[in-house]
Amino acid sequence: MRRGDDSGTIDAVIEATQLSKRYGNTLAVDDLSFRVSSGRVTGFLGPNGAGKSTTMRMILGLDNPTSGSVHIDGKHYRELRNPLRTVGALLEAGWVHPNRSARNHLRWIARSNELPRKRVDEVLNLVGLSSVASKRAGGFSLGMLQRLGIASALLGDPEVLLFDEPVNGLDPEGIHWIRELMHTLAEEGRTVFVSSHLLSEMAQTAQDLVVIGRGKLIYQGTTDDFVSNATAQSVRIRTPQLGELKTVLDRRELTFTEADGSVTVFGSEAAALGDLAFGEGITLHELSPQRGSLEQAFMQITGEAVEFHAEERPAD
Ligand SMILES: Nc1ncnc2c1ncn2[C@@H]1O[C@H](COP(=O)(O)OP(=O)(O)OP(=O)(O)O)[C@@H](O)[C@H]1O
Repeated sequence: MRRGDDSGTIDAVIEATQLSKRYGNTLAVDDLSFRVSSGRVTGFLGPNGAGKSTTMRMILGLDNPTSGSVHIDGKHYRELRNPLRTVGALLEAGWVHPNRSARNHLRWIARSNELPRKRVDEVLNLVGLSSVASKRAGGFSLGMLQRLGIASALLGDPEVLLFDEPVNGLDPEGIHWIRELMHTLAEEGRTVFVSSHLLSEMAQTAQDLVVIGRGKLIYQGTTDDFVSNATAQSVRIRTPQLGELKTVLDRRELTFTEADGSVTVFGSEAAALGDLAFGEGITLHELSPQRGSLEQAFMQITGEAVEFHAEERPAD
């Protein structure tokens, strides 16, 4: 386990306890409790407007909770002696002074936070920006700005990293790079907490998930369990003897839905259903287990497809 300058040797965790945030009539975060462990990538998942950014801001002390609390290594953010050495955050790209070079931008952050100047070139190298370090940040692409934002998050060599929607607007290469980086950071024993409204992205990135909808906790646990628990097993069957099959399914009290001339049967293995049909003399034209996607899992749990599918939002 890594040693945090502020915290000794205890595991770096983020712990939210009954956290709530109200903006006027909007309860953006609603009695939210969760825990993020070190050495793993934890995805913070929820549709747009679910309350992820608000929660991240409260973790970083940029917003005060209406009630409840959130701790990093057992402390409030404002109690950390040298916050950038404990927590690094990428909240949004594009906030760099346009006429400042990448290197000068990082030097400025290092100086104002009493971080060693030599760390600047280390992080530039880490994020692959060494060759453009003296170029104006104003001319950077979104991907380069994201890398610069990540470089500043890494400046203090922190044990906790927060990334808010880090892959928004990035090309596949950039997405792959960020994913690999997050895995590496977690393998080093750091706590990596990364938000996204894209379930498919999180499925490939995060080992653990904290899932929220309308500010409330929906799920906390491993990504694998989320998928397998949430997606009820189902099998699609096509047969020219649909009526007979439905009678048999009814007799066995099996749950099924019917659409487009096929039935989808829940809670039974494909093999058992194939045997059942064969035993009843029913010819099958299709017998296919349905592997639920994370998106389906999410919808099944939240019952809210609408907000979630506003996923093609423009890069910001
Ligand atoms: N400063 C604010 N003033 C008023 N309402 C706010 C403020 N910040 C957030 N909200 C509202 O709180 C709710 C949660 O917003 P938040 O940005 O935390 O969600 P999110 O999950 O991060 O979504 P997104 O991915 O779209 O950023 C939304 O209804 C939003 O409109």
